[in-house]
Amino acid sequence: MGTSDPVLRTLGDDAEDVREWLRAAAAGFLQPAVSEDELRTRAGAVDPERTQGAYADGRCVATCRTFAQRLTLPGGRDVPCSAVTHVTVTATHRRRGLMSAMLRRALRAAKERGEVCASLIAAEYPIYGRHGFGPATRATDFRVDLTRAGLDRAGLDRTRATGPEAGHVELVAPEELRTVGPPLHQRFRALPTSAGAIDRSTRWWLAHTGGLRYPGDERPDLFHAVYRDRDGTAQGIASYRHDRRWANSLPAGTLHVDELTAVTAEAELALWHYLLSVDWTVTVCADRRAPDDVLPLLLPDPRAARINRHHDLLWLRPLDVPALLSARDYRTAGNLVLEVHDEAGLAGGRYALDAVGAQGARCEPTTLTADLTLGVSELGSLCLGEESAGRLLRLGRLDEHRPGAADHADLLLRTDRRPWCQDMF
Ligand SMILES: CC(=O)SCCNC(=O)CCNC(=O)[C@H](O)C(C)(C)COP(=O)(O)OP(=O)(O)OC[C@H]1O[C@@H](n2cnc3c(N)ncnc32)[C@H](O)[C@@H]1OP(=O)(O)O
Repeated sequence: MGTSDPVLRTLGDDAEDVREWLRAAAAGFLQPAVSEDELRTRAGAVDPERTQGAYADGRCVATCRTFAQRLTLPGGRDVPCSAVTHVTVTATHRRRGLMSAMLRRALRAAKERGEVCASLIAAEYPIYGRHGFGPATRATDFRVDLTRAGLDRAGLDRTRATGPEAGHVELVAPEELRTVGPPLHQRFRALPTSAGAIDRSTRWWLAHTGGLRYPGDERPDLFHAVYRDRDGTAQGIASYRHDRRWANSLPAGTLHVDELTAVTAEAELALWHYLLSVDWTVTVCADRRAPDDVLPLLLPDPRAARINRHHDLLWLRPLDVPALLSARDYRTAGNLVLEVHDEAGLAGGRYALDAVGAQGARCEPTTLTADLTLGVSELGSLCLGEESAGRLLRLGRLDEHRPGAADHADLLLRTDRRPWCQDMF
């Protein structure tokens, strides 16, 4: 164990500084050695100004970085968000408050930059609540047993339809997906029902299509399918891999859906029917789908879509409550006064929300009496519509000062389609 107290600082422009930081981040994620190749590849993602390290005895022992992200809110508008990632503390320096100190600095910097909230994907559930993050989207991992599901004749016939009225699924090369994918995903993120979606960088598309490989990353190449409507416009994309086993081998053939993004219901159904009817396949695994994905109900026997895992995915930490709540749409018109507690002193205060339904809302500081008092992490869980204020009330995690206020909050905040984020970062 080192002798000096670790000192926190932001990275400099020196390339060796970044490399030492990357080595520490790898060690924190339990990877003992990093090749020169990997250091070079990963360095491209690091913005030194948004990257912190803690240094003891000349070595980096703790890491944390953020990057600028766009987060879609209910209604389809997006807000600037600070995505927190690579939070690690080397095993020799844990439980001394280093992570907490780095997060405090990262959140303060995000607030100063005008980022409306911070986001992350939590390695362990108990870590981030105390820093004001709450689980804001959930995801479901499905495993479809095709022998049980049976054949959905009508669906398959629609998928196979030909002629001037019919759209079609085509397989495209990775290079073509790099052209078709980004504008399609932009359209998807702008849909009123896409709350929880986050933007994808050029780097994301390159990594997804095999154009950027991290050494040691043995992810197999993917097939990429595009659904085009009868005018030839791309309306959906799906990427998948197959283990190339036959249906009668043991274990039998499995298709893994890496992603499926569609901007029309027609494209969504057509892509699912395509994926469910690839030869040799007995099992289709689809991870990180929306909890209310149509997949089970597409099957003649919906119970054939077993839920392997249902888990929290994107965690949010409000930083600017008025900006966050006035950028989203609401299910109906109504008023609500929220007293938000934030021990870090970043987002606390009393706010009056004046929602005008699907036309957005006003939200500003107020001296009116509060309807509900809640912590900032509870607001993180409620702000996209995933969590229910009624449930948090039953748990004693928010206080109601007017009978029915939690119900009213649910009427305003919850969404017809559940918020969903399918991307890891
Ligand atoms: C967004 C992301 O990057 S997710 C990835 C998170 N990183 C990892 O999982 C890598 C492996 N783990 C680690 O590197 C470290 O253990 C970290 C980063 C999780 C925590 O770092 P530390 O410096 O030990 O945290 P710190 O000392 O600030 O802990 C603050 C509190 O959180 C609690 N805490 C920290 N980690 C955990 C955990 N994994 N599970 C439960 N509680 C935790 C601590 O017990 C502490 O509580 P206390 O003050 O009441 O004792």
